[in-house]
Amino acid sequence: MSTVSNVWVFSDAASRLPEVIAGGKQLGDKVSAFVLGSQDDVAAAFSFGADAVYSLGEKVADRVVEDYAATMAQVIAEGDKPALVLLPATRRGKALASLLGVRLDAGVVTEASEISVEADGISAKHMVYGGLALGEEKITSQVAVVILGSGAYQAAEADASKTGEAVAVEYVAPKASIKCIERREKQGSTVDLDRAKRVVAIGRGIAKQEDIAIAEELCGAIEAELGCSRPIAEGEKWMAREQYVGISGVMPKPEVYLALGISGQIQHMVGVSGAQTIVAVNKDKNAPIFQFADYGIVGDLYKVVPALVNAFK
Ligand SMILES: Cc1cc2nc3c(=O)[nH]c(=O)nc-3n(C[C@H](O)[C@H](O)[C@H](O)COP(=O)(O)OP(=O)(O)OC[C@H]3O[C@@H](n4cnc5c(N)ncnc54)[C@H](O)[C@@H]3O)c2cc1C
Repeated sequence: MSTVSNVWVFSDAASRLPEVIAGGKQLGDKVSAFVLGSQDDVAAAFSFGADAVYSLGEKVADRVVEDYAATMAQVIAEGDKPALVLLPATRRGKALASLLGVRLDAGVVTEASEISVEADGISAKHMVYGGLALGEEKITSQVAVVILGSGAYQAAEADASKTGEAVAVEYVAPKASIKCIERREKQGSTVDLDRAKRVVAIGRGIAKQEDIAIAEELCGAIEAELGCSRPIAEGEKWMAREQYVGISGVMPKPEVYLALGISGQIQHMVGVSGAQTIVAVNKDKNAPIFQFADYGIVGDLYKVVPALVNAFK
C-alpha cells in the first residue's frame, strides 16, 4: 500500500488520540498532530508517535473545538499535498470534519473502517444499509478528510522516550464563531468501552432505570464495563450516548460481551462483531441475538443475572 506524505491528526477526546495517530502512521510518511491542551497533552502526542505537533494552545473556556477549524485549515493549506486529515468519530470530530471539508475544498468520508492510499486518491470503506454492506468511496481532492470509525486501528502504545518541540500556531478566529453560553456536567459514566476486556450490555429487557443496578452488580462481579443498546441511551436516556454499542455508537472488541435483554438487531450486532465471545440472556428463544451468540441463556434476566452474580462471587 502506498502512503501520503503528510497525515494530519486531531482528537478532541484524549482517549482516541492513540488510535488516530496509529492510523496516521500506517497511511503517511509523516504524522502531524494538532493538540489543543497543556504541555502534557503535547508530550502525549509525541509519545504516541506524532512526528510533529502543532499546538493550538490551552483550552479556552468559551471556545468550542469547531472554532479551531479556520486555524487548522490555514496550517493544512500551507503544508505538503496531497494530504490526509484523520479525525475520530466523536461529535466534535464530525463537526470539525465538515468545516475542514468546506474550507479546504476536501472530500470527506465518515466512519471509515478501512482506508488505503492509492495512486489516484484515498479510498475509504464504511458500512452502509445499517451495517449489511460495505460502501467504498474514493477521495480525489488534494486534501482528504476521513473520520475513523471506532476500532479501525489498534491504538498506538505510549513511548516516553519519544519527545519533541511543538510548533505554536496562532489562532485564526472564524468569521462566525459559536458562543458557549453555559457548560453543564455530563450525566453518566466516563467509561471507555473500546478498551474494556469485558462488557455487560443492557437492552430494553431492563424494565426500569433503577433495575440497571442488577447489571452493575454483575459488572462488579466479573470486572466488566457497562454498555447498552441505543434505545436505552437515546430513547430512555438512562445511560450516556457514549455507552451505546452498535453501528452508530461504539464498537468495542472485548474478550467477552454479555448482552442482557437485547434482541440482536443488525445495527446493534455489527458493533460487537469484534467481540471474541458473545453471551446472550433473553427470555425469547427466537430472539435474533441467539444467531450471533456463542452461548445463550433463554430466561428472564431478572432471575438469571442474580444467579450469575451468585455463581461468580
Ligand atoms: C439507522 C439506525 C441505526 C441504529 N443504530 C443502532 C446502534 O448503533 N445500536 C443499537 O443498539 N441500536 C441501533 N439501532 C436500533 C436497532 O435497530 C434496535 O431498535 C435496537 O438495537 C433494539 O434495542 P434492544 O435490543 O434493547 O430492544 P428490543 O429490540 O426491544 O429488544 C428487547 C429484548 O429484550 C428481551 N427481553 C424483554 N424482557 C426481558 C427479560 N425480563 N429478560 C430477558 N430478556 C428480556 C426481549 O425478548 C427482546 O428481545 C439503529 C437503528 C437504525 C434505524
